Amino acid sequence: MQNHSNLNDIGVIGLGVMGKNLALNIADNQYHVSAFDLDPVKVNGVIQQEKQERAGLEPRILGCANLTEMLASLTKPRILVLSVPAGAPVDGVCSALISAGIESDDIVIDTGNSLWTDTVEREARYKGQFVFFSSAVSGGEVGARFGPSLMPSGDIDAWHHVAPIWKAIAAKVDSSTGLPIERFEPGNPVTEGEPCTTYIGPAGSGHYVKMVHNGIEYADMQLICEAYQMLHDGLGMSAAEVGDVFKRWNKGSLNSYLMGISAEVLKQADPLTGKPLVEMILDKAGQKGTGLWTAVSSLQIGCPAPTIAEAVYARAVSTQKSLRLQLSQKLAGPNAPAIDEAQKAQLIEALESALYCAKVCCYAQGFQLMAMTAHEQKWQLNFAEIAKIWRAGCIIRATFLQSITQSYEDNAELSNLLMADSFASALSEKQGLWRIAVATAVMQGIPAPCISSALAYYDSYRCETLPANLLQGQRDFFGAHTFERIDTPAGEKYHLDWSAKERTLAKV
Ligand SMILES: NC(=O)C1=CN([C@@H]2O[C@H](COP(=O)(O)OP(=O)(O)OC[C@H]3O[C@@H](n4cnc5c(N)ncnc54)[C@H](OP(=O)(O)O)[C@@H]3O)[C@@H](O)[C@H]2O)C=CC1
Ligand SMILES: O=C(CO)[C@H](O)[C@H](O)COP(=O)(O)O
Repeated sequence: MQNHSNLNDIGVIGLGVMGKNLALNIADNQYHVSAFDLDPVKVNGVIQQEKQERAGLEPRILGCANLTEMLASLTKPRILVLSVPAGAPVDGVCSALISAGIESDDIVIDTGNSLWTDTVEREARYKGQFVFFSSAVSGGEVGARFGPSLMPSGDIDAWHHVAPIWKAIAAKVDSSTGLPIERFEPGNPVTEGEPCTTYIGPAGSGHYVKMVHNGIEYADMQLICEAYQMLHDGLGMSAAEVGDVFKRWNKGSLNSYLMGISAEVLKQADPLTGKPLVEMILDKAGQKGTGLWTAVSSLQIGCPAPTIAEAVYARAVSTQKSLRLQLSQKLAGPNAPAIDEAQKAQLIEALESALYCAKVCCYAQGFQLMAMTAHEQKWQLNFAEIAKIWRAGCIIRATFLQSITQSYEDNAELSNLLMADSFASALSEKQGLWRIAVATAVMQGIPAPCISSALAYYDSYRCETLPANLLQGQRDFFGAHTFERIDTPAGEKYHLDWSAKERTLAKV
């Protein structure tokens, strides 16, 4: 709980979209906050917002003109939350804090989307000057204000110090249903339920888990976008009609925050033209890097995550608008067969199943990637707990995370979510419809890179034998790279002398 001196409990540095809302959330939970941003307008903004929201009550947020003033306003050991852009600004604030007189047992929590390896380096670099701790945050503006999902990692003593505040401000889940308890009322935070925060592990692990969260986020968003294109371009439905389909899907197994907001975006009219807003938004996707980092990490460690990688490529191809415009006039597509009303209903049903199956695959990829990296880094990640803290507050929150939680509670060592009986049987049952959706997209010439790459992922894991046997033969042919045989012990290497007339086989 808050201290009873006239010093504040916590400082927030960086009062942009996330920092301002985190400060207000912390203050709602009875803590006294010191707030600083390079821009004094932002400092004043948070003070004014608190004044408005808690009119007539004693303020809990103090604006600071500089970091020296902030350090002097806080109880020791100080807790300082950084909410600044990832990269150089994080080190900029850390250096400024050192100049301002931060002490060795003060705790600096980086809540931005920092690259996890930077976090590992920073913990070591600042040792002795202050405790560099990290807690990735998900939930966007509203999550930060009323309850985000928080992924803390680093020094365990620092965590014990920070935990009461983190548990208070985190999103909450009803433990009996696994559903979010949501209340978006300033001054009236949710205090009941299970908080969506758990100690993830050593330095860097929390940012790694958040990075994979964002990789899954990219894939989940792209899957929904592909369904929109198939319904809109393939079946000729209006944006609002697609929004209605998404609203219906959001009541079933596809229920998620992203499905809900997609329906809202599709049903929104443009205030300027009255047309569907989505049709007035330029089709060039932005990105800040976390999806790319996830794909890179999957390639580096050798974990198949094609759906996540395809989602990053889909954003990249979207930005090449002028090339797409030229090629749209140059390249032929199929003569798509007409689709009648009865087929349309069947395709909508097929697409719902396809989306569910592909979504399971992108979570399977993300969780397997975390498991492989945890093994390499010697982190003890608790996947049931990670799935639990993603059930509310974060961007990928979905009812289906309760089933993932259950799968890891049943078997903490699950090698891949597709091995869980519940998911294996659901995908086995729905895969026929998934294939119809992918085949329809192909026949209509509509790109569906994530829905179809997820199906290839599923089919690859179903194959007892892949054509990698031929591939190994090719490698041995041109580069004497050797191969293993199926009838000799694992690890024994063979080479065929391809260029010799006799083509003799040798054990190497
Ligand atoms: N927006 C989102 O949905 C989410 C964002 N994040 C991450 O959280 C972090 C913050 O994001 P967001 O709030 O959106 O970003 P914003 O750009 O909105 O806010 C960052 C703030 O930090 C300020 N700032 C920059 N450098 C300093 C400094 N040296 N000292 C004090 N203040 C400084 C900026 O001031 P100025 O503008 O004047 O430079 C700005 O007000 C990022 O790492 C982001 O990736 C994480 C989850 C969700
Ligand atoms: O972390 C987040 C949500 O979880 C941020 O919203 C993030 O900025 C989204 O990534 P991008 O801008 O690359 O789409």
